[in-house]
Amino acid sequence: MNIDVVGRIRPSIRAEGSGNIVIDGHRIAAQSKGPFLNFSYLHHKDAGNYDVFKHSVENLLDLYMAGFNVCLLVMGESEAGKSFTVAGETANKAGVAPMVFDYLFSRLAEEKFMADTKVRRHSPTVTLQMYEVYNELIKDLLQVPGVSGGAYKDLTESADKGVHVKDGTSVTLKDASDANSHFRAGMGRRTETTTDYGPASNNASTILNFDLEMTVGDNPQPNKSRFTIVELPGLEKLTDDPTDLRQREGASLSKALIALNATVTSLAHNPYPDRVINYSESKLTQLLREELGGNFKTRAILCLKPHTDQRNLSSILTFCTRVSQVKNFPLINDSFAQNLITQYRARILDLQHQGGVGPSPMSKITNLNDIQETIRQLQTDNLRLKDENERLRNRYDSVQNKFGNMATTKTDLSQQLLLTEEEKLKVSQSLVEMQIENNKLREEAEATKFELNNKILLLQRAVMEAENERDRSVKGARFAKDRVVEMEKDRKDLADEYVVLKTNYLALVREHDKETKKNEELSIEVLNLVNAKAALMKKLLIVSGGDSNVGDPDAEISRVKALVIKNSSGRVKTDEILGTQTDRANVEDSLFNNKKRYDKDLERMKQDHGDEFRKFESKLTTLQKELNDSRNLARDRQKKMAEMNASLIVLRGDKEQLELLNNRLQHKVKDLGEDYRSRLIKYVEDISEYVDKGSGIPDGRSATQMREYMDKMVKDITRSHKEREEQLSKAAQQYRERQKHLIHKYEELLIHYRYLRLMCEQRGIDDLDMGPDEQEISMTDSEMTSANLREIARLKTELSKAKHNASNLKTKFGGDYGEDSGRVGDMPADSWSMLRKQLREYTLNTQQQLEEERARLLSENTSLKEQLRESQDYIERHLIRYKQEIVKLRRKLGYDEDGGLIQGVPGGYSDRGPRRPRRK
Ligand SMILES: Nc1ncnc2c1ncn2[C@@H]1O[C@H](COP(=O)(O)OP(=O)(O)OP(=O)(O)O)[C@@H](O)[C@H]1O
Repeated sequence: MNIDVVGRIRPSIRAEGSGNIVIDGHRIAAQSKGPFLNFSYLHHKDAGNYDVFKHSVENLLDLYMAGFNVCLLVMGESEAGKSFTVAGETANKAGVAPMVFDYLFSRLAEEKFMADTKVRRHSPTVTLQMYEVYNELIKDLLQVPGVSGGAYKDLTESADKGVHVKDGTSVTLKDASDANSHFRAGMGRRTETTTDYGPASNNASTILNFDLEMTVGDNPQPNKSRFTIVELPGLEKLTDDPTDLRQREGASLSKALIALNATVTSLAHNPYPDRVINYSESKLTQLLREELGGNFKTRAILCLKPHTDQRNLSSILTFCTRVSQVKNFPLINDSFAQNLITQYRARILDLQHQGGVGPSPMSKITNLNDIQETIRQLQTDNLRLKDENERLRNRYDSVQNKFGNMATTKTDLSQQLLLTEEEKLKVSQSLVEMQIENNKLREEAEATKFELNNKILLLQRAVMEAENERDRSVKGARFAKDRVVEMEKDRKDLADEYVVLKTNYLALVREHDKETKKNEELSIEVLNLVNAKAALMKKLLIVSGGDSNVGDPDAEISRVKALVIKNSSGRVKTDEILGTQTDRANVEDSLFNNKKRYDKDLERMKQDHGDEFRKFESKLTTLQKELNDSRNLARDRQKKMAEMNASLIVLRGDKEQLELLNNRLQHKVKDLGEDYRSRLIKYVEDISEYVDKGSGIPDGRSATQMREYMDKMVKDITRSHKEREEQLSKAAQQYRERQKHLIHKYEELLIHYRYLRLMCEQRGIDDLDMGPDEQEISMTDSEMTSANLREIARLKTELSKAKHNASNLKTKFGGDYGEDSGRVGDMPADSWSMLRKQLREYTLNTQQQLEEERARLLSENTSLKEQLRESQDYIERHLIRYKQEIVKLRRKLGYDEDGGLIQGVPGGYSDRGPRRPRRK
């Protein structure tokens, strides 16, 4: 598995100028013609650390948690953004490492991840180691200062760990924030010195190792995986020749970079697993032995400045191309793989150890290696001491220079002191001036500011006014628009009105022409009249003998003439109309002769009219008289009608009383019947009791007593019967009296009706409908019809005969009489007809009511009679039966019908009387 390389171009900072890197998709080159470096992905300048993490780190972490060793190599020129990518700057711009902690611990806290159905994971432990490799010295960044043992560490090798930092601090991390705080502390301990060859960060590497131990499944041995983040030194020095570099900077400063380049080159050239690569050239390559070409999945992030030196970029791209060609062999680090690797490492170490003990060539090689290593260390120390020495020398030189300067300065100091006072004054003077100038400037600035503020205020006000003006204008425009619309409407109305007026005008013109014509005609008429008037005046003058009051006819004519001419505007020719004086004289003559004739006619007409008028007046008087008579008649009739109404009401009252009486009688009859029946029952019971008890006389009573008892009983029954008969006859008598009274009233009513009819006939209003004839409404019941009624009926028949005769005569002698009466009736026709109608209705109604009343009374009477008869029948029938029973009983007792004792029949009855009936 090759190392894949991801690119990241940071944004420009501090006016670096426009970018000069040639970018083509995920490829970049220093020059447009290449050679191009193919990235697996290229993050552009707008990509944040999170984007980098998400795209290029997260999947590495997943591998790591699955048990692989993974490595992230962060490389690039100095200031290309390596530290920014790894650590970030602030909490807001966190780097990839803090994101790794967050992700790692959040996944480990995930139950889904830990309790996977296939592989159950538990007891995870994460430890952190942090080292800096600078100038071939390994600094333990997690070593707290002041604790025993220095921060600088050596490398060692063991079978289980391979090459590692001897006594390196390993911190077990509790959580992400714990990891973060350790990380921040470690980063803070990095070397920050600056040498002649630039700051230490340019030549230093930072290595972070996260070791994860986690039991997976049933295997008690935990999986062990490592995540290594390496920030390499600045790659810009790859451009320089290594020998030059060594000569210039010493052997160790860039040794890591030179060794790294050599190792990567040999790895790139030898991708096979049986390769033997020399990692021992530098501490860095030794520490990255597994990450480069070993059991690691490694990804490199190349950080790039947008604008960079083309030569540098070319060498960096070459280096990266080689990195991308390095082949790694990652494994899942379960216990088997670990054990196997440990075994191989143990063998190698054992071989190395054997080689060191025995005289084998390998041991020589080992000793040689040790010597070389010692020499290298000595060289490193030597270099460091040289650096130190050089730095001290430089400092010494500079101190000496300073001392020399001080000495010369001291000699010049006294002279300078004198000058200084003068200068001081000058300076203070210039200071004062400057102060004044400054004040002036401030004042000016204040004034300008004030002015500007004023201007701003003015402008704001102007803007507001302009806005107001704009609003007003808008309003005005809207108003004007409305006005225009209204005016348009008015214009249309006016146009319509104009058309109407024009039409009216034309009509008026036509009217005017008509009127003018009429005026002309009237003028002609007036002229003619004045002509006639003038002739009359003249005649009057002649008749009155020149009376001056009559006036001058000619003057009148000329006045009217002038008036007509004025009114008709000369259109009427007055002379033509009036004619000459002679013509007028002729007209006058004819006029006066006619007048006499007219006067005669008038006189005659007046006479005729007077006669007519008198006739009409007399007729009117007659009619008024007739009207008064009719009114009186109507009043009388109304009076009569009121009387009839009153008697009707009385009759109704009587009828109600009669009904009441009838009811009472019925009740009485009922009560009597009941009483009678109970008595009879009692008697029968007594008798039957007596008979039932045997033939003997009860309680020793005598037959005589029995007979007496029977007699008494019969008497009692007879008496009560009589009483009842009397009561009934009394009631019938009362009823009859009432009936008589009713008939009498009825007769009276008939008489009144008759009288009214007669009155109407006398008044000659025989065409009035008087309702049915009296004969027709007479009582037919012979019992009810009294002598009076019979007499009335007779008279009625005679009257109808007479009427019949009269009508015959009327038809015989023509319609004179009828005409007169018709004339009389012409005038108040409406009132007459109304009166007649009312009379007819009233008569009909009254008659009908009376008829109904009569029929009802008759039926009631009949039913009463019927009831009476039934009661009588009932009593008589039962009486006979009782009588028969009594006779039978007497016989049984030995008595005859009249109560005499029959011979040979035993017994008799006591005279104690009957027992009283038992009460129920
Ligand atoms: N992606 C980025 N976005 C914004 N600013 C960045 C980005 N990368 C780097 N910088 C800025 O560039 C400057 C250099 O970055 P940084 O110090 O990380 O570079 P470096 O490669 O670590 O340099 P050195 O090797 O000297 O430490 C810093 O001021 C950093 O803020």
